[in-house]
Amino acid sequence: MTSPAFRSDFLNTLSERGYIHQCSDLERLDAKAAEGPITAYIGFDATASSLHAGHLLSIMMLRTLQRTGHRPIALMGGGTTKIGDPSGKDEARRMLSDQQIEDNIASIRKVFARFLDFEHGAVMENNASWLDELKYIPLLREVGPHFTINRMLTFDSVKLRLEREQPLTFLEFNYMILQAYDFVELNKRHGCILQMGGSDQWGNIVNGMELGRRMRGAELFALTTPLLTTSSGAKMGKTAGGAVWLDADLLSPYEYWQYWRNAGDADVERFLKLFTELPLDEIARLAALQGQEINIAKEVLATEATALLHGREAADKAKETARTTFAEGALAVDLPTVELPRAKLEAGLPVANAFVDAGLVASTSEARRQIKGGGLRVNDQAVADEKAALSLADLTPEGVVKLSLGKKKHVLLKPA
Ligand SMILES: Nc1ncnc2c1ncn2[C@@H]1O[C@H](COP(=O)(O)OP(=O)(O)OP(=O)(O)O)[C@@H](O)[C@H]1O
Ligand SMILES: N[C@@H](Cc1ccc(O)cc1)C(=O)O
Repeated sequence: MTSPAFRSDFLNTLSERGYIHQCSDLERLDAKAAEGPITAYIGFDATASSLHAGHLLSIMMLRTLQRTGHRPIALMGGGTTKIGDPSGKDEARRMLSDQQIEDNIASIRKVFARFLDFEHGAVMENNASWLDELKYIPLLREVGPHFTINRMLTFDSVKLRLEREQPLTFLEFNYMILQAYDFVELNKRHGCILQMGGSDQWGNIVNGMELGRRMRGAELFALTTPLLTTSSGAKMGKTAGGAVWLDADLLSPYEYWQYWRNAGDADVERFLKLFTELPLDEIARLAALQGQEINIAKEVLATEATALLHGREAADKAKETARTTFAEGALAVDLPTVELPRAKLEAGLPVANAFVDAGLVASTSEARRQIKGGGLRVNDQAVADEKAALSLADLTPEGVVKLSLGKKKHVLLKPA
């Protein structure tokens, strides 16, 4: 046994399991978390009616925080969603109405009850409750002097748009100030000293740390996770079928189970550490499985990850359904198979073209028509987005992509 790198369980767990990308001061944060309970938050904007698998890493960090004796705050971005975070985005987000944002929040909140224990300390807040009340002139006078345009221009969210000559609206330019304000407000209200998030959030978080120091003399911390990509290079959380939604109304527990079951061999160990709570020695044992046996590890990953989100019963049921479907030959190799150059998948093959290549439709416009009517499926999941592209991440464990038109016509695409 090597001795742990940190004094606090919180940072030891995060670091052993691969959650840490960057931290403003690991040593000081470790000292604080070893001394006693700390309060930390992550914000979630309500841009859709459900969060997706890309958000899971953040949710798992809040869960780890609570399980190691600290207090998590899940912050709903009712206010910030009205502005739209430019971080990691090439263009401004679509404007949502206040009603849409409220509906999205009502739907998103539900998922947190699965991962956090609100009866024992976890807190949920909505930044609309303070941001909506702000008055322009008083806000400018309160926080404006603490930000210089010179420094604001150096953050990636701004710099990249300017460099690429893509417009950044004044509305979006304000986002970092409001996220910074949130951190200070949560420090005031709840003694929150740490903000976490994906690595694209670093600039917004650091702005909050600095504002807290200037306005309140508070010592605040930033900690980010890596932005996860699958071994094939795709951003995790999105597939050809669209986003991997966490809401069961948008993606059934069975489809969710399938998403994890289809993980690439090279991703299994990393995903077991990040998205399940199995002990590390058991994960090491599973990760050592070779050849066909790696599928056992993938089943465990799928079942454990699904159990965390949808409950143990739904997870076991998904596993059973998958087993029977498989036994009945849903993916029997005797389905018609069309070979296509591997490079096409590597480059990202628009889903409409894939159906033309497979001979299931005559043209890409027919494919798009079918998509609108819900008639096309990739690996048994309905294609929702006609602009989606197939990649190596869509290969099933058998090394094919299953394309279906309606209930009866199936073709397996096989990279050659
Ligand atoms: N693959 C990922 N790995 C780690 N964190 C992620 C990942 N995907 C998303 N996140 C975190 O969740 C936040 C929201 O994600 P993202 O911007 O993809 O959401 P979205 O609003 O659904 O995006 P889009 O408009 O592209 O569909 C990001 O800022 C990031 O911190
Ligand atoms: N900007 C974050 C969400 C967020 C909102 C408000 C905050 O205070 C913090 C984070 C995102 O886009 O993912």
